Amino acid sequence: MTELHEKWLELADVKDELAIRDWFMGTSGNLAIKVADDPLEFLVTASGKDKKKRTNEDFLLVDANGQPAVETLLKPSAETLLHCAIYKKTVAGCSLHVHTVANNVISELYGDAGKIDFQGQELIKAFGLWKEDAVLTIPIIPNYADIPTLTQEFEAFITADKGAVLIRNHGITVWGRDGFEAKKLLEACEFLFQYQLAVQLHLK
Ligand SMILES: CSCCC(=O)C(=O)COP(=O)(O)O
Ligand SMILES: [Zn+2]
Repeated sequence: MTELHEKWLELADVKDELAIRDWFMGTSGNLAIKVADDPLEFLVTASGKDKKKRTNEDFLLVDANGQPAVETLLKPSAETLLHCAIYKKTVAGCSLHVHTVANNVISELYGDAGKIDFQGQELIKAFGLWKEDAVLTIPIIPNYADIPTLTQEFEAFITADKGAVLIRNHGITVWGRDGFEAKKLLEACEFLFQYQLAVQLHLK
């Protein structure tokens, strides 16, 4: 099996698992997996597809600028530049972006603060934070319609090889070593967001 084929299957499996959770509502979301470092090439979801379906046209190979690396009629995700920024600044191998109700509500509730902090929560260990007083901070950036502007804002928060950034009233992007780690971070974030919303509801 070629490296490209292996990565394709890895990303397709992640996509199927996220689809089971119904995290691609209204064709939202995009996923990427690195295939080569030098020159940078990665697979990214084709734009506007129903990501709940598994087809031979789900992904296309793009270069460091997010342009197709091979001739294709497929259009890369509209948000490919965000994935480019991650692979340029880190050694991450996979990046995932989904829209969920919980991540959108949290992004709106904490958007003015520009971040949400989690402390004393077991699941922050997914991010490698094992100390009792550790704090997981997830930045929240404005949802600029212009993707290069959004990417510029986003880039400032790519400070480690794994991480997460919320885009206000839009969704979350996470990145990690490979599909397994990126999916783990996405699930941990969703758990933390749902927990936070449940607590706030309970306190009312
Ligand atoms: C209908 S979802 C709006 C665009 C978006 O935010 C998204 O995640 C999906 O865009 P893509 O081009 O990757 O399909
Ligand atoms: Zn999106």
